[in-house]
Amino acid sequence: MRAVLVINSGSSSFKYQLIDSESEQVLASGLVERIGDEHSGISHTVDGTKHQRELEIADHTAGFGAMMEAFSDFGPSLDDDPPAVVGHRIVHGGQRFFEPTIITDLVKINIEDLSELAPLHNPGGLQGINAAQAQFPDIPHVAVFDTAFHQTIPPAAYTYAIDTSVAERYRVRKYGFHGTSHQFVSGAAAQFLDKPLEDLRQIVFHLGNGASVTAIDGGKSVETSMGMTPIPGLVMGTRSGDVDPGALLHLLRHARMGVDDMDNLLNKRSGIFGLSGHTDMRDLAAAIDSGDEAAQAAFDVYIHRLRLYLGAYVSVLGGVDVIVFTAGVGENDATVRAAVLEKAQFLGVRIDPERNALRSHDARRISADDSAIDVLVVPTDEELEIARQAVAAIS
Ligand SMILES: Nc1ncnc2c1ncn2[C@@H]1O[C@H](COP(=O)(O)OP(=O)(O)O)[C@@H](O)[C@H]1O
Ligand SMILES: CC(=O)OP(=O)(O)O
Ligand SMILES: [Mg+2]
Repeated sequence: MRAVLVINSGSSSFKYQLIDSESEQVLASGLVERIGDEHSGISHTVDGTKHQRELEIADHTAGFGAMMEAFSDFGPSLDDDPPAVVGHRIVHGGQRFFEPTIITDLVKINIEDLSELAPLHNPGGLQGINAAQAQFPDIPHVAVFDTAFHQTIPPAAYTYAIDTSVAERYRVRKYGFHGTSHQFVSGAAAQFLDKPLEDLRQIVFHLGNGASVTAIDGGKSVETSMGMTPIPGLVMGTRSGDVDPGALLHLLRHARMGVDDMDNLLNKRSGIFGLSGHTDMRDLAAAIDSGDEAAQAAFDVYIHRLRLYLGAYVSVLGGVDVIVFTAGVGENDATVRAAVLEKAQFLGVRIDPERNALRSHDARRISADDSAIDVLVVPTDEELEIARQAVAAIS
């Protein structure tokens, strides 16, 4: 088995990694940012050196082309040593895909059909697949779905209480996202604690640009905060999280908004950006430090929502053994972690401020030794998980 090429097509980004399937060493990694923007660019890291290049990248097909150029200019050469398999992150697998799936024409038709449920994500994923298949026609390509891990969520949790015939016809239900991350992180948390995954009730906060929280019982997802689409739940960088659907009807009726305006509002002009003008949590923190009141208000809304879901998920699980933070904000922002758990002392949660403040790339415990519940920071690695699942799918 040679290397695995992993392609993670986001809504406006294209991340990739070349991973040695045996040692799990990252041979090269890269990021194409701001696809569709005139200031897009690529960074390609190999042997600890980051090569950056600015160029206009119109779509994910062009992103793939920029990646191939970076490999041939900076190495390692994929011509001399092509990957054994390509793993693709596909965001929406609907009710059709429960596990990593070798990509055939029929699978592609299904992914395309599911694009209407994830218009910001699935089309880019499909472009990535087509470009990669054209480049590497003789090796298997495997789709790993964000929704797959959440297939264990029971009907009581995934059903929306609307007319069943409408819901079924239009496939309206909760699917959940970031599943690859929640799966990886919950497994790594059990490993860190040296306890069987089957014995743990976990609440995992994936706080990146997109954010979701999942209740995981014995390694199985039983509830998650995103829904049919990646809009609901937590407050995100630019996505709203939960909003009264009646308020949206009100805007459609009275604010001269059309469907596309609404889409734009909820996906791009909401979240902490909509409240403060800052998308990045680091910028929000700097604004708060400089006395910006809107920034402080946005932070308060962000934290309140996290506390709300923590309480709800403790109740869904009938208690909790482990709380885990992951992704950009969850891994790096000690202030957010402390604020979320500030009122959780009634559960027996005790955070150790020094452990919480420690910066590290490794999994670590931030709860005090006398805490009734383990609180961990576990770095996510969606690409490694996709690589593992892609290898397993072809073995
Ligand atoms: N040192 C840090 N402190 C606080 N937040 C950070 C830090 N580093 C990154 N972040 C946050 O992480 C977010 C991105 O997380 P990431 O998991 O990379 O998101 P995505 O994969 O959704 O693009 C950024 O918006 C930023 O706010
Ligand atoms: C599904 C989803 O929200 O993904 P991301 O956070 O990468 O946008
Ligand atoms: Mg991410």
